[in-house]
Amino acid sequence: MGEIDLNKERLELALEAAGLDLWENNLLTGEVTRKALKTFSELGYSDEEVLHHLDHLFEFVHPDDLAMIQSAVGEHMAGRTPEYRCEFRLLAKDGRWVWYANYGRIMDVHSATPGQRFIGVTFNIDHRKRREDEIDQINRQLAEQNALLQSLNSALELLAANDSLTGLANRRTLMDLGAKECKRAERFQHPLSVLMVDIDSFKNVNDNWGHLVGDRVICAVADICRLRTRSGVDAVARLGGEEFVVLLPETSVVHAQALAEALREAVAQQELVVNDDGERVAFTVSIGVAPLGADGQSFEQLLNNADKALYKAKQTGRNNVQCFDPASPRLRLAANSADGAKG
Ligand SMILES: Nc1nc2c(ncn2[C@@H]2O[C@H](COP(=O)(O)OP(=O)(O)OP(=O)(O)O)[C@@H](O)[C@H]2O)c(=O)[nH]1
Repeated sequence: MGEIDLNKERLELALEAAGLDLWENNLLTGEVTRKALKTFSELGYSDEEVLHHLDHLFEFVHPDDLAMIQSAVGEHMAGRTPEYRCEFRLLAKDGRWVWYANYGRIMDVHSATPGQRFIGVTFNIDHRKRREDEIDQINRQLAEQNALLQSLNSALELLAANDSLTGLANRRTLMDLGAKECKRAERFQHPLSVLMVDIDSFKNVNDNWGHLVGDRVICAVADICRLRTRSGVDAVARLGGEEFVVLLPETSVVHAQALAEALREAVAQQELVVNDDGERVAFTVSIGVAPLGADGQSFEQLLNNADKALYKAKQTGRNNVQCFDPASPRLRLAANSADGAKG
């Protein structure tokens, strides 16, 4: 056996071991000079069914992949790529689409008519492609689940920070915000006040009209507080039951008291229609006002002072605004005896 035949044998062996199928085409005439018979046999075709022209081979290629093959060949022909590489699907005889890769080179690139010897190999990449598809699908599902988790998280954060009936900040949010505002006011020596707002004789509303009407009254008071305060500056929170707190940064006690009066009046003027007969329920609020006092006062202390002023407003006949007065022994006395007495 001559050296050429030996080399040919060695090449065939190497191709077989690597799972490669050698082909050769003439791009100028379209003639297939060596057919990738192993590939087509794998796809279920007999040797006779594989014709000698590239146009016929293209009929086996998935329509979505044709343009990609033509572009890869064109790029290589034009000398823009050192070799031709492409991945595409071929139609098996039983109707399946199977993924293959091509790797080739124009051998006569420096001749006068390059393209007559376009040689390459085809190999099966179906298993890899399907795993890639699976991974893509898993990645897409993970991305969808991530997006879902993110929106659930935002919803949970909203639920954790807000009162579900009124949508106002809840006690936890208020305590965080209040502590920050106290520190800020103290540091920059700015005024800060709070209002503690409580619906008067609310038990009667529930007893006379039912809990649903009671809830509507709570929402009506919440709306008035929200609409009459500065959005993005003040904070309105529902402390629980029929009790609200309005946190007023940059607000002196005089201005806080004026706002409290305006809120009290707005609530007193509001009536809710409670049934089809057009019956109405009126309601009022009592409000305690307290300014941030001596250096280092905590938000809890500030709330406590507002609560004492609220107690005084209730004692004074309700539908009433009272200001915390640290110098008032009567207030202090009343507040002391009020601890645990007020609902
Ligand atoms: N409808 C409704 N009622 C509530 C809610 N939370 C608390 N309550 C009721 O609010 C009422 C509060 O009553 P009290 O603490 O006696 O106070 P009040 O009747 O408003 O009397 P004063 O505060 O002294 O004017 C109770 O009947 C509670 O059941 C709620 O979310 N919805």
